[in-house]
Amino acid sequence: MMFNRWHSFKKTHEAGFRLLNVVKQIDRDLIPLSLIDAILSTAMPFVTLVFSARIIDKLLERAFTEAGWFVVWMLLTLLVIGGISLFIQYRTKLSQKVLQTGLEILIRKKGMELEYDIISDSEAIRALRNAEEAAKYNGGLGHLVHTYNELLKQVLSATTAIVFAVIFCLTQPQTGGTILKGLANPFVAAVALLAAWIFGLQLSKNQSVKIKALDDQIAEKHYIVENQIGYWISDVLYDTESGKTIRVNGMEKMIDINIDNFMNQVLPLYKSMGISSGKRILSEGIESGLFSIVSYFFVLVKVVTDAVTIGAFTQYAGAFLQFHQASSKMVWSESEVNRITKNLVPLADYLDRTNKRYTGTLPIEKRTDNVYEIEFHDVSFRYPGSTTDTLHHINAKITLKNKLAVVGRNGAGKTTFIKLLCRLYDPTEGVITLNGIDIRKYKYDEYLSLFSVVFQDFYLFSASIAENIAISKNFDGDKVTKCLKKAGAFSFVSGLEKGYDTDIENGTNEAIDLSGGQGQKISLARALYKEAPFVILDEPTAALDPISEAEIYKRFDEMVEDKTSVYISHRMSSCRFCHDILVFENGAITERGAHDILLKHKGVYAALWNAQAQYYA
Ligand SMILES: Nc1ncnc2c1ncn2[C@@H]1O[C@H](COP(=O)(O)OP(=O)(O)OP(=O)(O)O)[C@@H](O)[C@H]1O
Repeated sequence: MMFNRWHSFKKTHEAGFRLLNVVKQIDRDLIPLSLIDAILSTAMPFVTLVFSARIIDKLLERAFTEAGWFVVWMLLTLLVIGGISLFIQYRTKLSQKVLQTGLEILIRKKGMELEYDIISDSEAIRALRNAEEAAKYNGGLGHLVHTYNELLKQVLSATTAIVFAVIFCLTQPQTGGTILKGLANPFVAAVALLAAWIFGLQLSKNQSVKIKALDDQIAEKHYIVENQIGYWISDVLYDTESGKTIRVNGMEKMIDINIDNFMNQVLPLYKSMGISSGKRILSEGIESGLFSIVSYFFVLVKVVTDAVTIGAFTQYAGAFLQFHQASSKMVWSESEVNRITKNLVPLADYLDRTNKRYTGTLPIEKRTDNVYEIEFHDVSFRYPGSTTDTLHHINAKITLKNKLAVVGRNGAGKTTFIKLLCRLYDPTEGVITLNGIDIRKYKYDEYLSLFSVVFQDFYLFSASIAENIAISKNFDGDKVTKCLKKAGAFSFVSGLEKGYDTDIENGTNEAIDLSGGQGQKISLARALYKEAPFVILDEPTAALDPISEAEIYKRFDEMVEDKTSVYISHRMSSCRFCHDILVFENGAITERGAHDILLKHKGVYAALWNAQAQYYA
């Protein structure tokens, strides 16, 4: 039992300290300031108690001048401590407010550093999202710092009060009869106070355990419900894309029902939250009353038996009160730290995740002649969590300056092949080499710099067209124009009032919302701007009208120049301008060669070609 409690205590604070470490990364000063605040705040009531005792004693002795000086010293000390403490509290409150934003930035930055397969692990992302939601519900890291600050104040306060209690218990009665003297005996007072404290603690602990369990349930339900409401209210209702689907399908009723449903779950939770806090206040009151009666009784006995002065009455009674308040709050703060850490620990887990694959150290040889060759050697691949391989024994060389087309039916594995090429994933079996060396041995960033990629689901950011192309605030305007021309986007961009400085979808009135085809052309220009030796185009013309598509085909040679290109498309006509064609079928390469040869072969390629050829006729 004792061991279990120790184990859970250790686990809670190990997690708590990991989270405080995250706080340190966001704001280095917050924890030291909270420490100073805890020490100063603890000192204040004890300073008052000690000075008050001296003042009362001096007043009783009618030594008014000395009493006056004690008052002056007390006020000065309180003024200095209080002033510093107020300043620190103001500063820590401000920091606690920005912690949430700091945390969100830290999480997003981590997301960018982590390997693609880690951030696309749906389990990890779900845990992270729940933790983020829990963080919002609990007040986040700011609340953790605050609770630790409270806990430290309570530990310091209780420890100081124990010192007072020991001194109090050790005082010896000077007068009184046998019973009074017996009651004022150091041992009797110590045992009675300890017994009252333990009894009270037990009483409040039982309440705390019940309330904590209730609070846990509420917290858990609350953030799950918040998450769901967040989905319907923000993700669905605020999204212009889903707005179309909602209207066309008349989904308003379904959304209303979902929102009502969630509200019905949330409101009873708030009610039970109110009841649980009420119970807590009541139990604390009973406990405090009990302990106060016992401690006042014994302090009175000590005063009556002349063990302590009358002035010391306030000092010791006050110290016991401090002890009692601190120890009962400590139970609460401890369980609160436990609750917060449990909810927030997935955040620390996520931030502690390290890359396992991006560990290569070899630099990429810089070559002006672009002599880079990539080869797949018996590569098989299975997606994490999947039970079957998506790619089977792929052997393929991507030769220098080759224009390679990759074709195949939906789900044949073409995009997966590109993902492996760009190291978004690593092969489950086999190796991929660059100029004969396993690509895992190269520095990841340098390896990636070899590729310009346009994925089917291209993404444009809320920034100007030029910044989207250069992926930088600093861009070469002439080069942007050249790439826009090559990608067939120049005419529409130059027609805009602000040209390539026009902002894309950033929520302001001046931003423009591009059509799918216009966006695709901008993403093509982006790939060209990078000037990497490999140009990978995954369905780059899917959103283009037939004329724009024909333009791209016509200028394909000019676009990719002397680079090596890999072109994935369902438009079979695009294979005509590629030297070499790879045909994927069920995750394997079943055919490879030039257009004419593959047509004669009468295999999958010929079938795909013929299926479209009838529309060209
Ligand atoms: N992240 C993933 N986890 C598990 N399976 C996946 C994942 N991504 C893709 N797949 C599966 O891998 C297979 C190959 O998909 P891939 O996207 O490579 O095909 P594709 O040939 O590019 O198809 P399309 O022509 O439709 O774009 C599909 O069965 C797909 O469902």
